[in-house]
Amino acid sequence: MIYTVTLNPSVDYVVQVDDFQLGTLNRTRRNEVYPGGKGINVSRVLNRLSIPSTALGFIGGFTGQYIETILQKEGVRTDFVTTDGLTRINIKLKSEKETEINGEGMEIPSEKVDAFFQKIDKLQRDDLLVIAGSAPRSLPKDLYEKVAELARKKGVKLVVDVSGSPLSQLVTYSPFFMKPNHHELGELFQREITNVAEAVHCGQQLIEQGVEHLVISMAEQGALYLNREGVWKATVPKGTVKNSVGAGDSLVAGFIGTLAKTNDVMAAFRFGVASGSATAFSEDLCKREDVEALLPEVQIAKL
Ligand SMILES: Nc1ncnc2c1ncn2[C@@H]1O[C@H](COP(=O)(O)OP(=O)(O)OP(=O)(O)O)[C@@H](O)[C@H]1O
Ligand SMILES: O=P(O)(O)OC[C@@]1(O)O[C@H](CO)[C@@H](O)[C@@H]1O
Repeated sequence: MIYTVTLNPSVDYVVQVDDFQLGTLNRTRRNEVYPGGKGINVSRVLNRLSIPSTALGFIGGFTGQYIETILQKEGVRTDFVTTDGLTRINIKLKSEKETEINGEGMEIPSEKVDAFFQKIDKLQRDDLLVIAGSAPRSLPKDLYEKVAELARKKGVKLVVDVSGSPLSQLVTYSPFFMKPNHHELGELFQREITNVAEAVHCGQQLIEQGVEHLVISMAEQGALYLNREGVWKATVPKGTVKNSVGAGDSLVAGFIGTLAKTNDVMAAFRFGVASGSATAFSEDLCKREDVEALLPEVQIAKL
């Protein structure tokens, strides 16, 4: 079974404003609302690929209720801890450029954290636990590590899509799968990654440290897959980007979902990349038919 953890879910308020101006009244041409947060996006995409998962994390207030209602309507299983706070609203402003304003998240009291750990404690050996996105500032700094520690004790496989210091903490738990983008990878190694050779060099160190499957995404510049046997590079399909929010999460879902179904890493890599691009070319997250249509455009070569 696949479980996704979103410690800091969000309602994503996506607004299109033509010629956005700071410091004045702007009016939207289009606005939409989606349940958001990285783990939640992974669960939604898995569901569209007919792969069941359970979404875990903390929700609160009318925004939290909205997320749960939509997920359940779509058929995603949820097992959130409900708090008295209010799930954040993240603004995704589309104008000449994409601008994001993400909330810091709500206060989560310690008894709610205990309730969350009780849910993690129910996972079984060989379950996949996807840890994705930021943590609200109120949570203890070592919370991700504690989740990873419990997962390790239970023989649960970790999938990691976080950035900053949680990434450097979690990498030491030999994740089954990790998907940093090249900026996150650079931050982890405290250097700038400007080309494929540099990305491969850092990626190989992660494989040596015990990461089993690693994808390094580089947006429209392609993606790399590394394991103990080698390094592969995929081209990404060309298209018009409508909304890149959730592209990385879609890659994660496409990869782990296909791997769980077929046990074929190259099929998983191809499907993951096509899923990321299909989301980038859609208003919301990708649909299965859009992903399948892009598969022939993903060319994979061993380096
Ligand atoms: N401009 C683009 N054109 C085609 N595909 C894209 C584009 N941007 C993203 N993608 C697809 O999405 C995948 C993930 O994108 P990216 O490397 O930006 O990850 P990310 O930074 O984790 O994404 P995000 O945080 O926006 O969800 C890429 O590997 C690619 O398949
Ligand atoms: O603030 P975080 O947790 O780092 O990222 C949250 C977020 O930007 O990530 C998702 C896209 O990947 C969005 O649905 C959501 O708003």
